[in-house]
Amino acid sequence: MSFNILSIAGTDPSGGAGIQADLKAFSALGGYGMTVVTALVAQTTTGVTEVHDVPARFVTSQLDTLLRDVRVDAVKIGMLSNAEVIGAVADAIDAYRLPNVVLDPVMVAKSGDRLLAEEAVGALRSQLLPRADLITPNLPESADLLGCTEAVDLAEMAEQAHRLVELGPARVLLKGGHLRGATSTDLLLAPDAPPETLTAPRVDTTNTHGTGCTLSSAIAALRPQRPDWSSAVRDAKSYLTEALRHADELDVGHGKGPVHHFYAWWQEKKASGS
Ligand SMILES: Nc1ncnc2c1ncn2[C@@H]1O[C@H](COP(=O)(O)OP(=O)(O)O)[C@@H](O)[C@H]1O
Ligand SMILES: Cc1ncc(COP(=O)(O)O)c(N)n1
Repeated sequence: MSFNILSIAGTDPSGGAGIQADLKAFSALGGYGMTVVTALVAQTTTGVTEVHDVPARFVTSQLDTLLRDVRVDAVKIGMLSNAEVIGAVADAIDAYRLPNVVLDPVMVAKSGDRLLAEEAVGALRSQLLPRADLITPNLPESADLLGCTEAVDLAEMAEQAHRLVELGPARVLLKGGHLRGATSTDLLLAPDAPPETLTAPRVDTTNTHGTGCTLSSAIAALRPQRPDWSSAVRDAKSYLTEALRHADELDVGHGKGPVHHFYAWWQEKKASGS
């Protein structure tokens, strides 16, 4: 059985974030990757120089053309750029009843450049959060969605995760990568279940370009292959931690480099039956 995984996102010519990272994660984790491009981004490990938005009408055209032909088993949504594109994606989720929707509410790149217009945050909140099976905000994105200050510890993260669930997504993975400490801890929360804490050793690397893209894509790729969201999210986090551990083997650019999509890890895991 093969699973078709769709990324709806922007591009990164340096291959570390966006659509390019998503396809690497899908392939590494045994999914068949497909893409709908929302924005062409001139960026690399040092930052963004220019963004060329794809017109919403053409995002719809890509979605319709693809979805009339191909079954989709899971969707990862990343950079959407503006409110019109958000509307186009929301319509497609409804029209094609897209399953296993993982929404990474991308707003600002690690370099500090905006990837979603400030005035589109409301559209993301009202139109896409309620349609998502899982949202994966980092701490600044959580604060923007809730209109509050960034969480500074696990207790504040738990409180924000509860408030995010009330905005309508089926579940929230609030990522704690922006906090300091020996571990990097995320919180998984669904309305009907106790919160789950996912902790990984913090990898000492500056190669963190595309960590959020990689994690959300790994979850989308694994969800159809796992019995529940919790196991998909846990395995995706293990995959990302391994990709971070091997990041220093790469020699890409002069800024925050990409993680290393470590195909061998998944193959070994599969071979050992775990
Ligand atoms: N140095 C690190 N070592 C291990 N895990 C990390 C590290 N930095 C981030 N992570 C993990 O990577 C994922 C994405 O992290 P985060 O930085 O919070 O989001 P984003 O990439 O969207 O800004 C989370 O699971 C987080 O815990
Ligand atoms: C097209 C695109 N999507 C998402 C990100 C965020 O990734 P990061 O926060 O690691 O810069 C990015 N830089 N580019």
